[in-house]
Amino acid sequence: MTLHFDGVAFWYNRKTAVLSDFNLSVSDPATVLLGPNGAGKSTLLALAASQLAPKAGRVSWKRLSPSRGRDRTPYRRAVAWLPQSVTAMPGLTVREQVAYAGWLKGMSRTDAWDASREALKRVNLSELADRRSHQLSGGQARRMGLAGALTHESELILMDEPTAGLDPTQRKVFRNLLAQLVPEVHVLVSTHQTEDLADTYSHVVVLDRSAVLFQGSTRDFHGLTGTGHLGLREQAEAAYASLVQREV
Ligand SMILES: Nc1ncnc2c1ncn2[C@@H]1O[C@H](COP(=O)(O)OP(=O)(O)OP(=O)(O)O)[C@@H](O)[C@H]1O
Repeated sequence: MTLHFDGVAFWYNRKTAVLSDFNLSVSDPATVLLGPNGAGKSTLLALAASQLAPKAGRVSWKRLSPSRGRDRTPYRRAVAWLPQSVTAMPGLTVREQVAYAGWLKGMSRTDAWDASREALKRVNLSELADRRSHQLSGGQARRMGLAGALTHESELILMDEPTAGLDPTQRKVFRNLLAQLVPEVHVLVSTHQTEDLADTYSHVVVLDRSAVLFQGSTRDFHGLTGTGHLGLREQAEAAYASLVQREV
């Protein structure tokens, strides 16, 4: 199962393209996307989530492309998107919001309601199922977003900085959850946190302004600068700095 970007171009403002003739294929089920602020990570994920449409080229997952009319619904059902902040829907309980995510992807109300119970269990939120969704903490809200994606049995979950702003314990809880989903579900996750990459991800992509600066295994990423005598965190920092020199 591979996510492809073939010759993709995208800009918000015609004068400055975020992506131009961009090519990338991601098959590894646990891939992390790194890059400096403004590199285009969120844009790339939004294109993959079909929240944005490429100006040229094609995005596809298992030969389904969201720019082809007949593929759009199955594509959106297979590919889920967890944006930087998960918005609570006023008046809904946690379980209702999770079921609603499934219904939005074309499930019947009953199927979505039934599936939401198991999804909440998988993200350890069963106890809060009847609470109003706006009463959740940041970490709980992200887990609720993840439960929504699990309700409609997504094959690929795209996440934009899912652990930003979480305390170290909640970050660990979230990373452990991701590790449990893989490889049954593929995850592509953007982050600025280079620590603990090896705990969760087996593949790294470093992006900057339409250029893929690195793509390979987490092990090869850590080994980039020959700092094997240091801890993994320091190795990752050194590798990142060697690739993205303008930001450090
Ligand atoms: N809605 C928008 N309108 C105009 N320009 C935008 C918009 N969103 C992003 N951009 C621009 O597109 C470029 C890529 O932004 P993007 O948010 O994809 O980067 P990023 O790698 O996710 O950054 P960060 O790590 O800061 O979240 C930046 O130059 C940004 O200013």
